[in-house]
Amino acid sequence: MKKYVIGLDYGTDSVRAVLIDTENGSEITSSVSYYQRWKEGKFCNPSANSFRQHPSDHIEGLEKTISEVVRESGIPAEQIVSICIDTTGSSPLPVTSDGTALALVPGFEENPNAMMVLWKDHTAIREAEEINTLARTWGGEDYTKYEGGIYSSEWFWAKILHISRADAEVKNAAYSWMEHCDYLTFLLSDHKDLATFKRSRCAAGHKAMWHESWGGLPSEEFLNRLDPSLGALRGRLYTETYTSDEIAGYLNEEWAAKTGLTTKTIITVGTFDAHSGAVGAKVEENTLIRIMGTSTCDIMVASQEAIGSTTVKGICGQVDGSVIPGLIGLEAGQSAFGDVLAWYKDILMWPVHQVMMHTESISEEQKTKLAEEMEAGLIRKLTLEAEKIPLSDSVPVALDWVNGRRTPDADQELKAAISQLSLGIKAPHIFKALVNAICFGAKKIVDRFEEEGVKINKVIGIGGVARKSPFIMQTLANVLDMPIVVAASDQTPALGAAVYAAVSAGIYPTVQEASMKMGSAFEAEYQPKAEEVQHYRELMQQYQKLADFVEYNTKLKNNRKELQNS
Ligand SMILES: Nc1ncnc2c1ncn2[C@@H]1O[C@H](COP(=O)(O)OP(=O)(O)O)[C@@H](O)[C@H]1O
Ligand SMILES: O=C(CO)[C@@H](O)[C@@H](O)COP(=O)(O)O
Repeated sequence: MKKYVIGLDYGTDSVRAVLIDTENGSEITSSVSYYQRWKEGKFCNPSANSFRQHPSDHIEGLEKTISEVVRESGIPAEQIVSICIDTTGSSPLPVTSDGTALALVPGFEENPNAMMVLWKDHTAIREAEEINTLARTWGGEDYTKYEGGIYSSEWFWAKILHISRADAEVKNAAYSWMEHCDYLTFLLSDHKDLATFKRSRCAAGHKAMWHESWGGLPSEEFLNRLDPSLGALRGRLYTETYTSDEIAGYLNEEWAAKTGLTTKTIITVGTFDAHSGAVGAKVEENTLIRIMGTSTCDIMVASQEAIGSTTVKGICGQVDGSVIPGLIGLEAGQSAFGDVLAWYKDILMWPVHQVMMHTESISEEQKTKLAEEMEAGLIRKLTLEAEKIPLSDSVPVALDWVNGRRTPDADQELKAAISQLSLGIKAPHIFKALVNAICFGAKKIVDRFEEEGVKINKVIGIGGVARKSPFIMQTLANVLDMPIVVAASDQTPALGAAVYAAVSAGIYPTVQEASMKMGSAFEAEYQPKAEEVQHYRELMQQYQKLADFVEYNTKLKNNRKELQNS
């Protein structure tokens, strides 16, 4: 009997499900669902960097996408043997003692603090700083050791601490907190005991400072010093964590009925999108997988022997089994990548929305059509024009930190900058400067891995930008001075989740073997152009000078603020 699996990938704006043939990884059907409330901008405050998502958006998407891929495939339910879910992270949400999302409890339906705190929410900068200071000074274990030495406001404890302080009602009503990937896996599973439910090693290790060497999560004493509510929460979280080749449970009756599947379907331990993306792109040692979309995640795997006792500084952690069981998974990334270009597009679209939309000489229908066409074609046109700018033309120097800096050395307070503007600079010059900036940000990550002894022989690009922009990929190959191949699959993270599902179902003995058989093919290769590599090396020095200047001044400003407050 042929066997099939389902991989689900919860991204920033939408969830997609793919139904995959386990023999060769081919996609039988797929389905996408956009988060409705999120699309309407509900529960967010971008100017305060507050990004929350209502769990109903995710639950509606879960039912729609799974039932659609099952129905449209026509494959009998008994042959669909396993499901695995990946999500963004760290994206935690408060839950009640039976694992219900707090935002589904009467009285909390409209409260953003009771919702899922999306990875890119930066409301917890102060709390992250507090965690860093305590970890370095309290005299006990430095729990940030395997998190690159710096805890980020994008992560689990900082977010919970922030919300617990900002909203006493949520603090008191929340029995526990779950990462998004664990919550959704729990929702599907028949295993309904929160205390023993198998939590993701990937999420716990990279974002919650879980490490075997200190007995799991940070000690109660450490957490109590941050806030007694965190100390109390520790005992209501978990002690063990599990890799995504393990079974978390079986599909429960409610969700079997909703999706058209059977209660024999395995529910695999959940994981993060970037890590499953790496598996979907056939990750192996000394290969850097770059998931290039809104943000980037840079994923590598290394054996314990190769890593030795090194703790790679300034990255988002090194975790045993977070990508492939038995290997150390390393994660780095940029808080904004495609988002830098999306930001610039929004700036350019301002007069369209604010001026053109209010002129009376054009009909409403024409206005909407024009705005939609511009919105859809702007980045493409800017790319075409930026490509034509000769290397000898001077372009501005820009930084990529519009959403802070994730790595190397997390600092979400940093802001971007553009320098060397003159009257001759046109929109495509600035676009080109921003493309250079995101590629230089990537080079800083590659350099950090190599400085710390993690050798990179190969770069694989996956995600929207890797597939949509040959211009960015060629610039990146020139900046890194390395060839880059691009995975052909549109749904590499979902495919990676399907790989995990196939292993938990016993179809393959290891994630490595399944990844090589089921992982994506490659569609394009970008070679560095020798004559351009030197040019980008020189530009990179200007990027570095601007980066040093901005970082120095940000620190100076913060020190002054601290002095004034003390
Ligand atoms: N032609 C393009 N060139 C460069 N960037 C693009 C292009 N089209 C879209 N983008 C960027 O891709 C990002 C979305 O990437 P995608 O991988 O589709 O989404 P996500 O990161 O949410 O999974 C957006 O930030 C957008 O600015
Ligand atoms: O940070 C992680 C994983 O650790 C990602 O979930 C986060 O960057 C979001 O990724 P996307 O931009 O949705 O691809």
